[in-house]
Amino acid sequence: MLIFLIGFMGSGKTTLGKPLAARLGYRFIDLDKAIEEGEGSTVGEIFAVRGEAHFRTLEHKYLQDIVSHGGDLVVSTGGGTPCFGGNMELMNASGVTVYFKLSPAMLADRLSAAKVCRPLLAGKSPEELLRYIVDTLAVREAYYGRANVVVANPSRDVAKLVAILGPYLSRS
Ligand SMILES: Nc1ncnc2c1ncn2[C@@H]1O[C@H](COP(=O)(O)OP(=O)(O)OP(=O)(O)O)[C@@H](O)[C@H]1O
Ligand SMILES: O=C(O)C1=C[C@@H](O)[C@@H](O)[C@H](O)C1
Ligand SMILES: [Mg+2]
Repeated sequence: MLIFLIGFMGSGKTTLGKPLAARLGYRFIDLDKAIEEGEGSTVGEIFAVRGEAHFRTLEHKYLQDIVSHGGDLVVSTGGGTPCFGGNMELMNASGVTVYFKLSPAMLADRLSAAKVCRPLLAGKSPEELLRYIVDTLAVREAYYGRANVVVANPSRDVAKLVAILGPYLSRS
């Protein structure tokens, strides 16, 4: 069974994916990290040197590769993954998609501390950051909203997440 964690930058996909996988006895893959390891460059470097379109091509290729191998796996996707290249359809056809839904204000709070690592947020003032999140989320909700499961404000206590996902896991 493949479980895909989706949601905006800062929603906690990477942070919660690893303990969720451990709890379920599944393998864990962070898509951004898989791309970085496979390409030998950081996401920031790929954006800077080759541009976002190239990153999206890589992101789709690495996702297809993960799907083709299958298995019991939690995949923490990148914030933009569902919104490009038919990736949302691919994930919904191959496993369970779980949307971590947070308000723009909560995302801005989390991201203002760490925005240097995220090329799409680099150099933004707090006001610009919040505006970017509101505007981008408005577009991305159309993709995120197609998830099989929506989890509002996911807690660090992954037992809660396991309980929410239980009915979906027993179907496999
Ligand atoms: N449930 C939570 N409660 C409080 N803070 C959290 C929670 N989950 C994650 N965080 C914090 O929010 C920040 C962003 O989390 P994380 O890197 O996991 O997001 P992400 O969804 O993987 O983002 P990206 O799409 O950019 O990869 C981190 O500083 C993390 O410690
Ligand atoms: O929201 C996005 O478009 C992104 C999120 C990150 O996980 C990375 O995949 C990259 O920084 C782009
Ligand atoms: Mg992440």
